[in-house]
Amino acid sequence: MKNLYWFKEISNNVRSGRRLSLGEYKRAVSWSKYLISSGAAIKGEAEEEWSADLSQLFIGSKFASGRHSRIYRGIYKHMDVAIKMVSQPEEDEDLAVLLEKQFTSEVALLFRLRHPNIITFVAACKKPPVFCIITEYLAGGSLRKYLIQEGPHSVPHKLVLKLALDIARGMQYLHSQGILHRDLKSENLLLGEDLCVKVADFGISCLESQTGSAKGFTGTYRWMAPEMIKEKRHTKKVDVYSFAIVLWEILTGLTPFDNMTPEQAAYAVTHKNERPPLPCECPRAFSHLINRCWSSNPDKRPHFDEIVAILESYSEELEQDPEFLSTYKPPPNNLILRCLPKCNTTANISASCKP
Ligand SMILES: Nc1ncnc2c1ncn2[C@@H]1O[C@H](COP(=O)(O)OP(=O)(O)OP(=O)(O)O)[C@@H](O)[C@H]1O
Repeated sequence: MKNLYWFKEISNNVRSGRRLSLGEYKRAVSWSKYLISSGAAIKGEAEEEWSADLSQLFIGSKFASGRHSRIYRGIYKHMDVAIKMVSQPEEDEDLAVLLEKQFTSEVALLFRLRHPNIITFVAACKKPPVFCIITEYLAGGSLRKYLIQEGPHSVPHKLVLKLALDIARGMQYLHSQGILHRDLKSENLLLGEDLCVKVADFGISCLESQTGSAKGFTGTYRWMAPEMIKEKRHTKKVDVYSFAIVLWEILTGLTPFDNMTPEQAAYAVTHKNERPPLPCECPRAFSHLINRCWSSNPDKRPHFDEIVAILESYSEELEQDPEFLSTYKPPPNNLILRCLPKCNTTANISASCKP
């Protein structure tokens, strides 16, 4: 509480331009000292460009945590921000190396991304043992939290479509930049104003050119494509599989495979080709898309260009006909295949591949 009070005070002062009292100043300085402590910065390619000016950073209360991080609210250069502090475990050297690698890669990727459906990177600080990433603060929290609040089967279909389109557009952009997310799940999707979804948490993302086998991965089994669980070579299509699971989550408000442990879910997906059950009342337009996206053969899964085009056409149709999602009839497979080679751009797909 004290921390929150201090944070509010500081943020008001920063906004109004009032000078800090001695007590406030000492606390703010002590945070900066902590961040600047022990060890010189490790120089990266564009470090000057992304390196945070710590004199402009005010850290408030902790509001969330990840497996190896704590997330604080803060103010940076008059902006509401979230500060992800990644702690370096002293007792586990391998984990420390892995976390540092993830941090460096997350910053390098986030730094080059700019899209309304991708979390906006602000700055970062890499001064061992403290690593932090500063991003815009998204007041709506995670999509997971939202779905739990709303309860099972309660998101209206029009909203399902809007949320799905936001995610698909963010992922289309990410893939157009040659980046695989590899940990797409409702917990890593954050909600901004007007329930705008933004893709976040690029800790295990990588460039398409750098994907090897998925050996040693710490992604989440319930959302993970079978080829990734099997530690095989993988492509952008692993994100398409995870997108199908997220779409299923939005439609049902449930956790995938919640009657199984993550390991049992991984076994069921890879050895029995199981998927979470689609409810009978699931509109065909969604079930058809989900079934394509979580196909066990990655080549049969559509690209995000096509997914965005399909969802955009659903939106248009829904405007004309409120029953569209349920009365929808999937096009014959050969129609999709014939149409695809012509679809170089999203605009083309929208125009020519209406399902
Ligand atoms: N910019 C932000 N605005 C609002 N909430 C955020 C923001 N960043 C993170 N969070 C919250 O913190 C949680 C954890 O963040 P994030 O997934 O980035 O951490 P992580 O250490 O990578 O977690 P994990 O390793 O467990 O996936 C998110 O699910 C979300 O609830």
